Parts: sequence; C-alpha cells; structure tokens
Amino acid sequence: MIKLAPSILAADFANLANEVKRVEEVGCDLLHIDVMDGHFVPNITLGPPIVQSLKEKTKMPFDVHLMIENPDQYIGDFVKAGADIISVHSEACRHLHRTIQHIKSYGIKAAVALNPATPLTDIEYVLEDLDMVLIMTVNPGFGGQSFIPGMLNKIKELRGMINKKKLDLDIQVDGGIKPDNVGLVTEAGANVLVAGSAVFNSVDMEATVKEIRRNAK
Ligand SMILES: O=C(CO)[C@@H](O)[C@H](O)COP(=O)(O)O
Ligand SMILES: [Co+2]
Repeated sequence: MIKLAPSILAADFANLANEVKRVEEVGCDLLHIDVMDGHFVPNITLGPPIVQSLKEKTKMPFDVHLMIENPDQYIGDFVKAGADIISVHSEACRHLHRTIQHIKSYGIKAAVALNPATPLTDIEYVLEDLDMVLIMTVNPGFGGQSFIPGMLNKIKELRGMINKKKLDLDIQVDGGIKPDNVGLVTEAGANVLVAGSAVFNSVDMEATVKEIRRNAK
C-alpha cells in the first residue's frame, strides 16, 4: 500500500489551514511536517504551536520530521501538539535506542531518518523497534532539491534487511520525489512517499496526486 505524505514546507505559510484542507481533499494520506532548528540543518521552520493549531483543521495523521539537535527535549511537546509519527535523525541522537523508546512511550509511531551519507548499519540493531525508516533522498534542510539517484540502492538494501528479518516496516522517501521517479523508488521498496514541491507547486494538485499514485509500482 502506497501512502502519500505532502510536505507543508512547500505550502503557502500564510494560508496553512487552507493548504492542509487542499491536500486532504485530493486524497493524501499523511501530513509531513518538517521541523528545522537552524543547527542540525541550516534552516528554521516551525514548532509545536503551529502543529497544534493545524491539528484542528484536518483528520490526516501528522508525520513530524524532526531535523533538530537534541530531539528528546522536544518529543513530548510535539506529541502534545498532535504528532502521530515522529522521525528523528540518527545523526542527531547520541542514544538512538533510548530516543526511540521515548517516542513509543507516548503510544505513537517511531521512525528514524538517515541522511544520504549515513549507512544503514546505524539502524541495524533498532530495526525491530521501529514503525518506519525515512531514507533522505536529498540532504535535509530545504525543499525543491534534486533526488539523489544513489539512494535507490540504499532503499533496495533496506527492503532486503526488513524482509530478511521478516518485519513489517514502512520505508519513507523524502526529497525530490516527483511523478517521474516514484516508479523507481517504489520498485526499490519504498511505500511512503513525501512530496513537497511536486504537490504544492503543481498547477493541478489532484492530477499530480493521481499521477504519483498511477506511477507507483
Ligand atoms: O525534509 C525535507 C527537506 O529537508 C523534505 O520533507 C522536503 O520538504 C521535501 O520537499 P521536496 O524535495 O519534495 O520539494
Ligand atoms: Co521531510
């Protein structure tokens, strides 16, 4: 089952409630919320108050991608604000296993994100504890960047690891995902597709969402 998670980083921030309504109406599955702190990545976006105010505007589950240093300090705040899934970067966690348990202690889903240069061995021993792995297909920090083709092998390898361990785990891809590469990433094993600029900057959002679903394998 392919799930589509539009990233609100590419939305019109002055009209966020409407933008969220728009993606819900065209049948998107999750709302991907990019949180950046200006330290882990060179950009600053939004925090728990905005997440909380959006929560009343939609029934879509909130997929919160934390691109921040010391994520443990803020996990509780994002849960209170309405996060249903929280992704932390392995590169930002000194005690990754503990952070995953911290997320799960709130009864929500836990995911780990890996930068393009980070090997899969970072998550090898915590795979059983996860609901999802987020493979970054660009370097985190900005929307609108180009997909890194070398990540296809990483997705395939991860799907192989998951199958070998007989786990039921989502693979999310994030960065530069467009209708013309969803066939490749889904064939490689990804099943949760984040798309920011492809969805929000399209002239016909409904047609783009349909095209993404049609092209997914
Ligand atoms: O986490 C990030 C970037 O750091 C992403 O979620 C982007 O916001 C995706 O945007 P596009 O590459 O699809 O425009
Ligand atoms: Co993201």
